[in-house]
Amino acid sequence: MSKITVGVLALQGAFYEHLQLLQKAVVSLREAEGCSTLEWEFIEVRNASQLDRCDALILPGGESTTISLVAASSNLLEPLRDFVKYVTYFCRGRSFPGYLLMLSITLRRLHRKPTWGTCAGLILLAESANRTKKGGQELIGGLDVRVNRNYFGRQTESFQALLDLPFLYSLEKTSKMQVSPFTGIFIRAPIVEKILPNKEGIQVEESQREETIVAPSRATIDPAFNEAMDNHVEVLAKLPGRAARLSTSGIDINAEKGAGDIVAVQQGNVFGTSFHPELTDDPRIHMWWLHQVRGIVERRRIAKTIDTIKSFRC
Ligand SMILES: NC(=O)CC[C@H](N)C(=O)O
Repeated sequence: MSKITVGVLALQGAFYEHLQLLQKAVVSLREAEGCSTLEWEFIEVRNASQLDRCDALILPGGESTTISLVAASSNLLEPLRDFVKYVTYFCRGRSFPGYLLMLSITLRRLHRKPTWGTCAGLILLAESANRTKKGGQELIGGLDVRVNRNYFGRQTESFQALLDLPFLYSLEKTSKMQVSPFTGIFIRAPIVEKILPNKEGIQVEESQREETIVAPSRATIDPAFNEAMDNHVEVLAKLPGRAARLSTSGIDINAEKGAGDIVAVQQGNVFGTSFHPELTDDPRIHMWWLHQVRGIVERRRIAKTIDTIKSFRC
């Protein structure tokens, strides 16, 4: 199989740390599963042509306002939205019985390539973000969630917490690794405050809220690609403990808050964590994600080949 290219958006923030941990994850995957390091290529992404080469992308932690401003001034916002949310158009040839070879242009809604955002990256991937000045920053979108920026307070209120990440249990099977809690590093971290309905167009109700910004454009939902366009946001991890903290300070808590704050979600091929795995030396989430990326890319390459063969068949 030809190489899989994974990009890390390198405009600001912890992109170097992601690249280091990706390398480490590949070594661990190779030891566990015998897959070759030659299969992967990791690149820094600063412009549209580098993005074009990527099969998958990481948006690192950092400062989401800065990342979005730099992306806008580098003309990268729309290419990023294309990459994460929708649509690649391509021509396919069609031959008809007889001699006529016609090229028909078929619009295919194929992409929504695998993308992972950590912390600021999660904010950028949200369809809605609050505690943000209108016009202050732009979102890429792709995850039907509302994030609360800086939910845990200022930089000085950053903290670490041991997280139980059930999605990593699959590593026990694929890589025969023992799954112990993961050290979540939260630095001015967001949380997922609300799972939003999946619908076409922008999140209109969100756009009417105070201090809330929404991503500007959304994919048309096409059931033909339901793997990529999965309309279901899955909660992958929660941070417990807040409920206990609040109850000891005499504050009433409701059942929803008591269940913990959402710190990892996935919707189709788009994945977000509000903490920073890239600031640890633990490659397990990178391993898990690369494993998913490999599956998606392999399936798509096979589907594309079959499609090409079919379209040229008499
Ligand atoms: N560590 C981080 O990535 C912080 C993100 C920050 N809350 C923001 O708005 O961008």
